[in-house]
Amino acid sequence: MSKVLVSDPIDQAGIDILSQVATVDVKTGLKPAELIEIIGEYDALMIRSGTRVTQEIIEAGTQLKIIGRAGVGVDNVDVPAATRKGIVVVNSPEGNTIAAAEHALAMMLSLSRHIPDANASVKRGEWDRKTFVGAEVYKKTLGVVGLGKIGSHVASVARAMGMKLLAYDPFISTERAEQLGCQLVDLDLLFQQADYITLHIPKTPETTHLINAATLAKMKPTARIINCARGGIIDEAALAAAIKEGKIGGAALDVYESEPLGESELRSLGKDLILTPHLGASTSEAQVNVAIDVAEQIRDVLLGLPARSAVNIPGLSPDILEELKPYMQLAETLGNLVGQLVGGRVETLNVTLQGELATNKSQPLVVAALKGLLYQALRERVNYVNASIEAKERGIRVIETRDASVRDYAGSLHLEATGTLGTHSVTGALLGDKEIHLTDVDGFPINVPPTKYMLFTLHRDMPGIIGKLGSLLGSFNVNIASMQVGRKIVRGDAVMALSIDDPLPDGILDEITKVPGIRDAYTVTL
Ligand SMILES: NC(=O)C1=CN([C@@H]2O[C@H](COP(=O)(O)OP(=O)(O)OC[C@H]3O[C@@H](n4cnc5c(N)ncnc54)[C@H](O)[C@@H]3O)[C@@H](O)[C@H]2O)C=CC1
Ligand SMILES: O=C(O)CCC(=O)C(=O)O
Repeated sequence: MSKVLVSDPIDQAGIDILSQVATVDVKTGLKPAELIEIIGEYDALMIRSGTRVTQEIIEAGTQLKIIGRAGVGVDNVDVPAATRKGIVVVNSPEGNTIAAAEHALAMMLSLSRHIPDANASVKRGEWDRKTFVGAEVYKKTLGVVGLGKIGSHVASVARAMGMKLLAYDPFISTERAEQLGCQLVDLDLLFQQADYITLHIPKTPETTHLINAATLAKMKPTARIINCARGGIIDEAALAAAIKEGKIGGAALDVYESEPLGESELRSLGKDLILTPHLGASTSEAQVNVAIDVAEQIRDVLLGLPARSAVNIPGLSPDILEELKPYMQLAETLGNLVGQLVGGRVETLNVTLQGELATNKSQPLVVAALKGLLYQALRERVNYVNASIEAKERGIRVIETRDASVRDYAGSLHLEATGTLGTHSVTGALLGDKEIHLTDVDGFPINVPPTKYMLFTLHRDMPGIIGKLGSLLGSFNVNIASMQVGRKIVRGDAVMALSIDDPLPDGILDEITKVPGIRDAYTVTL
């Protein structure tokens, strides 16, 4: 049974799903050295933001197949290191969207009405109504930086509260912004005009210290900043100075340059700065959502299925995956088959996506074909994550072609591989949307479902050859399950595809090629 380590607090709903397929150990609060010590035993690691999954931890995780982040941001995981090792990294892109958006909105209102400090003063026995005079958000301008999932929800609610919306997001269309009632503007204008600025962007080299002394100087002296995205987007020293000097109105922070927040000037500031301990995703609803979302993906990957929200498998969004799922197995099987027919080192793989597969969305099928192709060399070490990197490192040239012209099947896949020992091609399609069929081998039409053990011959189409091959296999005690011949012209060249019940015994291939009329024979295990 597989083993999963859960190293941060995760809702029980997730643990229950994992327990269906694995032994689950929940060990929270581990120090990096303790994690390194034990990670080698585990097939999967499930975390929240508390665990930093460094390259060292990934290298020590010799059995790791998947790292699941129960949340959005994967900045606490060394994703490139995981990719190099073929470890899938998954997250829950939407499970905590509402929780984080509502936290940002709560921070905006709390900051405007001094709720945390007013609450504390009443609890101290005071009744001070002067100090806590606030500001309304109605008719004020909210600048949303990052109009993705969380930013969009914040914008929708803020609009309903009567706020005017400006947004900055270089990757969002004007139409999308307009749908949300936002005017897309450049960052400088947003900084100059906004009464409230809310950040909903990832932390990247471009966004690190996006809010700094220079950008703070552009803001209104009454502007209030909310950061429920990532620590480090704001230069905390510059922010503390701006608040102290009255250069901006205040800030509300949920995330910090270093977490947990240690000794910091931020702690000494008064009612114009609100601090929460990274609570954006901390609602019971969000924790159930993200735990289920990520646990299901870990379960699927441990069962050999693809994950729907892998951050290190390009192009594999949940919708696309759902559409392509049946074809992924087809691509992998064809890749494995053509790799074995070619034998030796493959130099070029041509992948032709035909019919309804001739769209950009089908790119993951190329990765699946490579995974199959490399299976003989790498076995379980190759997966959807590292197949492209492994192919590149082996110098395999991959050529993708799309051919939308309608054929016998709605969609089919044609692979042609050239290696040091020659060139072979295979084509396959799905029957009834599910069943994989080989429809062509080396240009000869056939129609057989692939089976675990198969024998292919290239021979002359002439009387008696099938009988001779059958007798030869019989003399080696090989049972034939099914057989089909594909030919283009009568008595020309032909291909025979046989499904056999067991692997071919050693030495029999040489005997087969000695049968008059048989030019080549290939045995494959799929
Ligand atoms: N405080 C908390 O507990 C939580 C924090 N988060 C954080 O919130 C942030 C936003 O999350 P989502 O909305 O789910 O992500 P998302 O991916 O849906 O949206 C991010 C948006 O930022 C935009 N963007 C990227 N680079 C940008 C740049 N340089 N300038 C402006 N816009 C840029 C993208 O185009 C995208 O629209 C992430 O950093 C995430 O880690 C998410 C959940 C909980
Ligand atoms: O796990 C958490 O509570 C943090 C959530 C978060 O920051 C995220 O999902 O990006």
